[in-house]
Amino acid sequence: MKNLYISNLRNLPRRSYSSHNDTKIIDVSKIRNFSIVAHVDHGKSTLADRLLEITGVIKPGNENKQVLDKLQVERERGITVKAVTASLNYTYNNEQYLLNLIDTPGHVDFSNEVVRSVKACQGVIFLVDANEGIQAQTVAVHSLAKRNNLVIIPTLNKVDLPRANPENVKAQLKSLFYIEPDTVLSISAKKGWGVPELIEAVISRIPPPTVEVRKPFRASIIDTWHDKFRGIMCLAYIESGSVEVGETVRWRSDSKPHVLKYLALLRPNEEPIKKAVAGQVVMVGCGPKGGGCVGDELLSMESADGIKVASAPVVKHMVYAGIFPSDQSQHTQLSDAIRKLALNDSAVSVTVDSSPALGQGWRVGFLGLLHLDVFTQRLLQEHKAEAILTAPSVPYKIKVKGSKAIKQFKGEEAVITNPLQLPDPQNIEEYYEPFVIGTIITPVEYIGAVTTLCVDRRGTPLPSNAVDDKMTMMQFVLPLSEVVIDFHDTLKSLTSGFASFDYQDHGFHPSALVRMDVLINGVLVDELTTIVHTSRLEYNARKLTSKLKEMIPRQMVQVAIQAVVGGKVLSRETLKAYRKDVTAKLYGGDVTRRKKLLKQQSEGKKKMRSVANIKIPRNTFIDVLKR
Ligand SMILES: Nc1nc2c(ncn2[C@@H]2O[C@H](COP(=O)(O)OP(=O)(O)OP(=O)(O)O)[C@@H](O)[C@H]2O)c(=O)[nH]1
Repeated sequence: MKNLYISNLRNLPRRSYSSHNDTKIIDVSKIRNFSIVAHVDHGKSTLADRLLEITGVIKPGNENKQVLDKLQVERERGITVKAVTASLNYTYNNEQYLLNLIDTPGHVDFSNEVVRSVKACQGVIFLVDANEGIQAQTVAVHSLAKRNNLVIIPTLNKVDLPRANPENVKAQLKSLFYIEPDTVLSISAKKGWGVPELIEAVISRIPPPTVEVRKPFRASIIDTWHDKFRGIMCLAYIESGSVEVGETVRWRSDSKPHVLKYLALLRPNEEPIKKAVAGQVVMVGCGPKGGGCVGDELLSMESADGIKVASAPVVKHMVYAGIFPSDQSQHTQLSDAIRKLALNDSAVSVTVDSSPALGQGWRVGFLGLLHLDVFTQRLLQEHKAEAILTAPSVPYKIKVKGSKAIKQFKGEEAVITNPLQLPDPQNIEEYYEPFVIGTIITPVEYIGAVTTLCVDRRGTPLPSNAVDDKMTMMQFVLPLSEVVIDFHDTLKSLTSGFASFDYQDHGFHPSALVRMDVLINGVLVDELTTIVHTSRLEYNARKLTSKLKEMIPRQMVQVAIQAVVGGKVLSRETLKAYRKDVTAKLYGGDVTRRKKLLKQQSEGKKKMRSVANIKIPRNTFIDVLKR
C-alpha cells in the first residue's frame, strides 16, 4: 500500500504554496481530507479528541471531553449534530502533513451532514465498536463511502473493553463487506491505543485530493453559519486554484463582486491565514453583505464559469411540522431565529404557513423527529426563541380530479406536507404514502419479536442476511409514518437495546388514507389533524383521545375530546372539570355572596367552553402520537 502511495505522489504537481501565516510550506500532496464515519456511539468524537491531542491542538488528559461537540444541545444529549472540521498538522517521516478531519454525526436524522462532509473527502476512517460489532448504521455509512468511491480504513474501536471481540467483528466485516481481516486496524480511542498507527494509515492509504492547482480559484460551500459581527461564514472546499485575503471573488449564483474578508483554517478554532490553495478545507467570509449558501461556489473573477443558481444538495424530508410563535408579537423574532438557524442547518426546508388558530408561522421539513427536536431546542438555546409545534406529519402524495382541484394544486399530483391542506375526498383519485426500506441488525433470539413489530407496523419482509452466528440483518419495506415517531424506541425496548435500525427512502406507493381531525369542546385543533391509514382508524382514534385525556391537565370546565373522520365521531373522551372552591374563603352562612361567586364561576366556565380555551401543554402534539 505504501509503495502505491509513493508512486501516486510522484505523479502529482510538486508546486508548493505558503498557506500559513508562519510561512510553513504546504504541498497539495501533503493534504489528506478524511472523515470518521460510524454507527452512533461507536466513538467518533472520542477518536477526534485523540487526534487533536496527538497533533498538539489540545493537551492530553481529556478522556471525556469531545472537543468538537461544541453546541449546547450536543453536550446535553451526548450526540453530534453538526459535522465539524479540524485542520491538523502532523509530521510523519520528517514531512509535514495537513490533515483535514471532518467529525460527522452518527444518528440517521443527521445523515445529511455526513453526505455533505464526504464530498470534500478522499477517504474515511470506518469505525466499528469491537464490542457491539456491526450495527444498522455501520451498513449505511459503509455503502455511502462506497458510493462516493472513498478509501475505507476499517478500524475497530474500544478494544480496551474486556468484552471486546475483535476477531469476531473482523469476521463480520469480511462476511458483510468483504473486508480482509489483515487490513483492519484496532484502536482504543479512549486510551489512545493504536491512534498513531491509524494516522499513518490515513497518510499512506488515503490519496491527496485530486485538484487543479493551476486553474482559476473555485471553491464549493459545504457548510454555513451566522456570525453576529461578520455575517455569513462558510466552510469551503477549494477545488481549484488559490485565493488570498483581499482578493475580489464572486458567487457562482451571482455576478456581483465581493472582497474576500476572512480566510482561516479551523483547528478547530479559527486560525487566520493569508492564502489557501486547492485541496484545502477553509473558512471563508465576505462580510455582513457577502452572502453564501450551501451548494453555491465561490469563484475568482477570471473564472469563465457562467452564472448558475446554487443547487443545495437534494434533501428528502421525512417529517413536516408547523412552527408558530407562541404569540404573534414574537413573529419577527422567531422569523429571524429560524432564518439564522436554517443557515447552519441546510437540511431543513422552510415555507410560510398560516393557521386560523395559530396565526402566521412556518411549515418546516426535517429529516426525522430527533432533527425536529434538536432544531427547536437550538432555536431556544442559541436564539432564545420559543415556538409552538404542530403534530409532525410525513409528506403524502395525492392524485386530484376535477378541474378546480387540478387548478388549485397546479397539476394532477400534489405533495401534501400539512394534513390540513388535504382537499375534499371527492376530489382525490388516489392517495400515496411514503415507504422506506428499514434495516435492522439484531441478535437472532429477537427475530420473532422484530418480525411481529414490523408486521404490526404494516411492514413487508425482504430476505435477511446472517451477520454471524449470533446476529442477523433483517430488512422490511415499511410505511414511513409507522417508523418515524417511535419505532426506534419500541425496537430498542423489545430487544433489550441490542437491535439497531436505519432506513432509506423507498418512494411513494398507493395507500388507503383518510384525514382524521380532533375536536376539543367541538372546536377543531389544527395542530392535531393527521392523515391515517384506514386499517388504523379505530385504533388511532381511541388511542389519541385517551392519550389526550391523560395529557391535558384538568380544567375549570369539562373538556370533550373527539376524534372525527368526515363528520363521524370515532372516539370520545370526557375530561371532568375540577370545581375550584371559590367560596372556600367565606365562612358561615353568607348565602347570597356564595351564590354570586358560584354564578360568576359558571359564567367563566361557559365562556371558556365557548372559545374552547383549553390549556394544552406544548409537548402534547408530539407525545400524543407516540404509542
Ligand atoms: N471503553 C471505551 N469507551 C469508548 C472508546 N471510545 C469511545 N468510548 C465511549 O463511547 C461513548 C460514545 O463515544 P462518542 O465518541 O461520543 O461516540 P460518537 O460515535 O461520536 O457518538 P455520536 O456523535 O452520537 O454519533 C462515550 O461514552 C465514550 O467515552 C474506547 O475506545 N473505549
